[in-house]
Order: sequence, then structure tokens, then C-alpha cells
Amino acid sequence: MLRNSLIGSLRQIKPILCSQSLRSLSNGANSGLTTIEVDDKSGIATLSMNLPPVNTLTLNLMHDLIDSINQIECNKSRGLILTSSNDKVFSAGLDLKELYKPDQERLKEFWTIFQDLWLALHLCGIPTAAAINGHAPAAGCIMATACEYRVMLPDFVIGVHATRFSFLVSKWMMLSYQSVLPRRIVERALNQGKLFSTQEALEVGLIDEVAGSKKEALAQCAAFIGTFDKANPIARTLTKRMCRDSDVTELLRDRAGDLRACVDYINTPLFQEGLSAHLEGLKEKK
Ligand SMILES: CCCCCCCCC/C=C/C(=O)SCCNC(=O)CCNC(=O)[C@H](O)C(C)(C)COP(=O)(O)OP(=O)(O)OC[C@H]1O[C@@H](n2cnc3c(N)ncnc32)[C@H](O)[C@@H]1OP(=O)(O)O
Repeated sequence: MLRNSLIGSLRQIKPILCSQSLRSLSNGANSGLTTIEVDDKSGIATLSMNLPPVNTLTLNLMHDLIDSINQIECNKSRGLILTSSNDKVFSAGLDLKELYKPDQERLKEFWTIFQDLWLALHLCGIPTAAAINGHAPAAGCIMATACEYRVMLPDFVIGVHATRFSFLVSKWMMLSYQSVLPRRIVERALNQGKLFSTQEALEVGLIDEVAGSKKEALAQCAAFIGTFDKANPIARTLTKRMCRDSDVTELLRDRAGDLRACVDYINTPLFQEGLSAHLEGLKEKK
């Protein structure tokens, strides 16, 4: 039984099946919303989100991110560092415009690709780290929690503030948060709609380290990835996936159910009114 499940898992380890060289990837297999830079010496790939002004997770950015994660994984890179080419915002989370008075078919595609993105990052076979060089609210925070390690620059915020504008989060988003923070802190933070400052995030353990600059953050992430040097890569991947199994099981068992629940909630007047007020608030800030 255990042997069968291990063999099944081994078959799912993608790098064995892939052959394209990393160098060609960084020259634009995608539409330029993400870039991949591979350090020749360390073999670590830095994946940057590059969608001005604030790296909102649009359909296109999410597609590019998934392609890039798969390509990095397939090319036997030693690790993946997720960061932003914007020096103030890591990611502003989901594209709110996609959620406001949505076209129903497009909304289904949007939510499905968001599920795909989280699964790709959360179950990525190689070591992952986030160099959080700007604000990381909502789904920006969830992407960071899907990584194994987080280094953040000072004077930014991170957290899931959904309840502030009458949003709920899916259970798997909560589990992603809870894979990093204790349940009682997640419960309080989600209910408060709390955004943690860099210092607060360090104190509760939402991030692992603070860095003085992006360069330092990338070096700290690379040092973390280096800590796995003595581990056999396949054994490491299987162990990581076993540790994360309970975070993904429910979603994998019933992705359609999660999609239905989310689409239904997004269509409620409560959600749409909260979102409308939030969008107004963002405009008025100017
Ligand atoms: C059952 C379960 C059911 C569950 C069903 C539902 C589940 C929902 C879960 C939700 C998950 C999410 O991620 S929802 C997304 C939540 N994200 C947010 O609320 C972040 C909002 N943004 C911000 O707070 C700020 O923009 C921040 C990131 C700090 C950067 O501030 P700045 O001053 O640098 O930039 P701004 O001037 O605010 O923004 C620049 C422009 O980008 C726009 N913009 C900013 N964030 C945006 C966003 N997320 N989507 C679209 N557009 C955005 C602004 O309106 C501006 O547009 P112009 O005026 O045109 O220039």
C-alpha cells in the first residue's frame, strides 16, 4: 500500500520528465509578466512578478507564474525564489476587477487558475522561498505562505485582510496561512482582517527573517535553499509533499465544490457591496 503510493508519488515528480534548458526559459517562453533568472553558480532560479503597477494576480499573470514554476521545476533547478520587480509591492493579491460584477464563465476560469497556482507553488518539488520586497496583502500573502521560507524588507505589510471588506477566504487559503502560523493566531488575524507590519510578521513567525535590501533578501533565501544540500532531492520532495498532504487533500478531492462555493459567495450582494466600497476606497486614496 505504502509502496504503491510512493511509486505513484515518484511518477509525479516532474523534473525527471523534462529536458528543456533553463537558459532558454529566461529568454521569454511566456508573455513577459514574469522573468526567470538562474544563478549559474548556485543553480537557484529567481522568479519575478513583473506586472505594473502592483502585480495584481490577473489571469495572465497567474498563467505565466504557473508556466514559470513548472519550467523551473522541470529543469532541475536547485531552488526557486519568488519575488517582485516592483520595489514597493510584492503582490496586491487577486485582481479585484475580475471579482466585481463578473462574467460567470470567466470567474470560474479565474478561480480555477488561482487554485492551480496555489497548488503549483505549495507542492513545488524543489525548495522554495519568497523574497518579499513590498506589500503582500491577501492572495499576495497566501502565495508567500505557499513557499517554504519568507524573507521580508522593512516597512511593508503582509496578511489576509479579507473580512475588512466582507470577503471570506477558502478553506485551503486558511490552511496555507495555518501551515505557517499557529491556528489561534490565524483565527484572530483572519477575523480581525489584520495586516502585519514587517516587525509584527517576524514576531509571530509569519516571516522567517528581515533583510535590509532586496539583494540581501535574495541572498538569505538562497542560504535557506542551501540548507537542503545534504538531502536527496527525491526523498526531500516526497517528504515535503507528505508534510503538506493535509493542506491539499480537501481541495484535490473536491475542486469543483470549492469553485462552486467561491463563485456563489462572490455573487452575493454582501460580497459585491463590500468589493464596490473597497474599490471606491482605493480610488479615493489618490
Ligand atoms: C467560501 C469562500 C468564498 C471565497 C470567495 C472570495 C475569496 C476572495 C479572496 C480574496 C483574495 C484577494 O487577494 S482580493 C485582493 C485584495 N487586495 C487588496 O485589497 C489590495 C488592494 N491594494 C492595496 O492595498 C494597495 O494598492 C497596495 C497593494 C498597498 C499598493 O498601494 P500603492 O499606493 O502602491 O498603489 P495604489 O495606488 O493603491 O494602486 C495602484 C493601482 O492598482 C489598483 N489596484 C491595487 N490593488 C488592486 C487589486 N487587488 N486589484 C485590482 N486593482 C488594484 C489601484 O486601484 C490603482 O489603480 P488606478 O487608480 O487605476 O491607478
